[in-house]
Amino acid sequence: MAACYTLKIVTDFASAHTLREYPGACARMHGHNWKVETEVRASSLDKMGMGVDFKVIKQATRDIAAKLDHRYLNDLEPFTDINPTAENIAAYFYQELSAQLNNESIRVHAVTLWETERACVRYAEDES
Ligand SMILES: Nc1nc2c(c(=O)[nH]1)N=C([C@H](O)[C@H](O)COP(=O)(O)OP(=O)(O)OP(=O)(O)O)CN2
Ligand SMILES: [Zn+2]
Repeated sequence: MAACYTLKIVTDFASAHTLREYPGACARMHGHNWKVETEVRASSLDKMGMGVDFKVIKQATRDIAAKLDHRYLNDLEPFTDINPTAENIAAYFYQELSAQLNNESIRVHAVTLWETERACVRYAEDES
């Protein structure tokens, strides 16, 4: 069986959003303290015994979170056109992180976005 290490880091940000066409209070502007969990899979280790330094994953995730932090998400691409739901925000992190981090030995595996302490979305494209 091929080796597989799944690494996970957690970061957070705070921002406001409005869910367009939502049949309830979430159609009004409100805020969340979002928590982002980034999972990266590594198929091999470097000479230090790391799949990839946690610092690299943290920095990439924090850089994306910084663009959303203390902002009104509906004003920002791609959420001017698609609703800033937990699903769409998780997919946004996944795609941005994949473009930065994926290489021969590591791949972004999943992004979990916690909207509240009780509700989250996990987005992945390749579960194999
Ligand atoms: N599938 C999704 N459902 C909902 C989303 C979402 O992004 N994806 N978002 C919302 C709203 O943003 C809302 O702010 C969340 O509200 P809610 O889950 O009701 O959170 P509360 O903590 O206020 O609710 P409790 O019922 O007290 O748990 C809604 N749905
Ligand atoms: Zn909300």
